[in-house]
Amino acid sequence: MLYECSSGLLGNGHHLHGISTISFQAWLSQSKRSKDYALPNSSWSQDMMDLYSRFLEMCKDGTWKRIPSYSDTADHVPGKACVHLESLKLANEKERKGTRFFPRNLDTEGVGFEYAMFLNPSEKRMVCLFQPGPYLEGHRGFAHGGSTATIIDSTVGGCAIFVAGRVMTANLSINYRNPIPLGSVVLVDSKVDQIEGRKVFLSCHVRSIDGQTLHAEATALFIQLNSTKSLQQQVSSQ
Ligand SMILES: CCCCCCCCCCCC(=O)SCCNC(=O)CCNC(=O)[C@H](O)C(C)(C)COP(=O)(O)OP(=O)(O)OC[C@H]1O[C@@H](n2cnc3c(N)ncnc32)[C@H](O)[C@@H]1OP(=O)(O)O
Repeated sequence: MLYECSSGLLGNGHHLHGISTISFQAWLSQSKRSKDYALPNSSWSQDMMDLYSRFLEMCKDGTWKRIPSYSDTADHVPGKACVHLESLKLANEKERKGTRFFPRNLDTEGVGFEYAMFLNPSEKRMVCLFQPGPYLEGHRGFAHGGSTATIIDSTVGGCAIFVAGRVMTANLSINYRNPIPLGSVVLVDSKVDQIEGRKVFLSCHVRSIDGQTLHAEATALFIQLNSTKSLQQQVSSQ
């Protein structure tokens, strides 16, 4: 799956590496019609609520931005940036609405990925508050490593999107240091380390909320896609 956004933080309404961009605010406001899953629900623990409130507080002076989250991939891809959906032959609006964003695939609250992301634009940093539910179990009582990889990929991916617009994961390398208990809350903290042409290098740490336990650390490479080349063209040229 390709994820994209027509906004790039560095572009902010201009052009970044040849890809046209719209404003950050416009991107955030375009999907207001859909349910936002990154809002508190009854499955959120007190730890999750406390952390969420703390980040909301930090949003007040504009340093951090709360990032909405939708179950429909198309809602992450507003406006004319839907080139990839056309390339996937999702031609009309009805078909587009059928797409499902993997971490938001479960309708029952609390059983899978409960998370909320906050972006610090000036630090090019994305933090995700993550509470894994029982459907993500690997070893008894702990989150499956694949679910940890998913939330890391989504967090660094979100960070890369805001910096570079249309991107895909080229590499994700994870060291798992300590298992994540189901139902606990961890902080997935990612940042852009370097941009070289179309390549966006990021790093990420997953820690317990008291900061005492390092659960995982990761590096990632995302490739900014060429706006003149659709996903279909890329696939057929390989
Ligand atoms: C907040 C919102 C919430 C929503 C947040 C949502 C976030 C979602 C995040 C999840 C994202 C995914 O899971 S994406 C799904 C998993 N990923 C994929 O399926 C990608 C499959 N791979 C591909 O399609 C392709 O290989 C691409 C697009 C990654 C790159 O192809 P390309 O565009 O043709 O680029 P290419 O010329 O090959 O490479 C460009 C440059 O990158 C380098 N390069 C390419 N791949 C690699 C690599 N693995 N490791 C090192 N270097 C690499 C090349 O050497 C080259 O360097 P140089 O010669 O220029 O120096």
